[in-house]
Amino acid sequence: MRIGVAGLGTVGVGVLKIIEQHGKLLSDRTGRNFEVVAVSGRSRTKDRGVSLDGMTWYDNAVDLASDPNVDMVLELIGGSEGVARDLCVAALEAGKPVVTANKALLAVHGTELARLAEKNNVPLAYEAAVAGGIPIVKAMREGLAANAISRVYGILNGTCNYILTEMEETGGDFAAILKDAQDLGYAEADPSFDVDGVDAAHKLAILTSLAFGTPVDFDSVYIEGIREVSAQDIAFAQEFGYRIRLLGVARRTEQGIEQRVHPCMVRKDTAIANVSGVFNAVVAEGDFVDSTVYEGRGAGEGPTASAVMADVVDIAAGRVSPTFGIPVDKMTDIPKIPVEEHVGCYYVRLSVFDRPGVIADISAVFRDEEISIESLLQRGRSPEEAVSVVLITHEVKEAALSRALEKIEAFDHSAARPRMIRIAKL
Ligand SMILES: NC(=O)C1=CN([C@@H]2O[C@H](COP(=O)(O)OP(=O)(O)OC[C@H]3O[C@@H](n4cnc5c(N)ncnc54)[C@H](O)[C@@H]3O)[C@@H](O)[C@H]2O)C=CC1
Ligand SMILES: N[C@@H](CC=O)C(=O)O
Ligand code: NA
Repeated sequence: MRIGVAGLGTVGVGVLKIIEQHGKLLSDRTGRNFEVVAVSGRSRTKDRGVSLDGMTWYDNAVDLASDPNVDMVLELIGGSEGVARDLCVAALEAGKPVVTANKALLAVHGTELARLAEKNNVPLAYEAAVAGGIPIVKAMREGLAANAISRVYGILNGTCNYILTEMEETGGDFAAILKDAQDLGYAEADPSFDVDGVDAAHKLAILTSLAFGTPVDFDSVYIEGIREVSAQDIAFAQEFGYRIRLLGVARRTEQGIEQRVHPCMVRKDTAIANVSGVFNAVVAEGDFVDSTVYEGRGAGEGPTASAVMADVVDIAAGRVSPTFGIPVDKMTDIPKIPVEEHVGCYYVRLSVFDRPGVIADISAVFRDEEISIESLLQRGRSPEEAVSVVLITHEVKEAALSRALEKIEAFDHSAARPRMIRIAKL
């Protein structure tokens, strides 16, 4: 198996290291030899700690697709457009299998690439694109193939989970922790994709397609990142018995599919709440299998390269499935449910001036919107300075809660925009 690797960053270098260190093991397992014969990167002279001896260098990665010595292309550059997409299209059109770690590409162009792969009868594999080292694509596509899936959810971004758990455990500063995550090779080239929830949404859109056999629909994922999660929210969460995690949730109901990524309060005694640092976890619920849980490192050189090589090995061994577990012409377009329709419990933190009647006014708004309150806590006492009033609601439709928070924000005694975090029903 003669491999062409495009992109020699964290993941690309990890792949070269695995092939170098485990050449014999891979060959014993598959009866094939794996050799990287060609590479493409930005700098030919950079020392990456791995040898590129004997490999053909291409300045233009797309040329890997037409190199007659290359049997399989690994796209490890990233980005939904440009060279990464051009290379995948060119390789599939040339009848060469493609392995990619690029969730942005799959989330935006997944269905059309899957169609191209089918047309040319070549595999397009992307295990590394979802939850890093966890073999979740394989589990969803093959392990759970006999089930109708009702829900798939989890922690899908290692950088955000690392930031949230470090903030919780060390009280450290957001920017400094993000810098650590970047240095550890966890973050995207543009880390706003991580912290703004976009990367998790890319992965959720892919999981939705795998779970429900529907075309990938990234544009209908509701997305909210972790920038507004404050030390105060983390402390209040602890007090109420929760931890805060960025979750991606895709759920099938009679009305359609809801797809959402946002910070969640998760009860401390759940499996998800105990997933820390760069670890990811995915829970998939099927009608025959019931609930299944998968956990492992969601980012970083070794785990991601491990997932890339799992695809390479499958393809070499002839184990090939449709890209999203179902041929494109058998996919069903299923309507998406907007987040305003979501029904759940909410954590709300209000910042108000502690004047007589403020709690009565807040209560009146909640009464008018028919929102019932499970608990209410007030911290601090000062008519001049703002104090925190924290509420946990019973189940309510999100649209009603949003209306209530808008009314409260308009009060004279409101000092800041109300903060809301959804409480996960796991
Ligand atoms: N780092 C991680 O933990 C994970 C990364 N991924 C995905 O893997 C892919 C690669 O990510 P990383 O290795 O982390 O990024 P990286 O930024 O470390 O590596 C990308 C490499 O591609 C090179 N590159 C950029 N434009 C190029 C071009 N036109 N031609 C050839 N090379 C070019 C860059 O110089 C860089 O060395 C991305 O799609 C990313 O989303 C997926 C799972 C985990
Ligand atoms: N930036 C991503 C990398 C893996 O997909 C993350 O932090 O999870
Ligand atoms: Na994976």
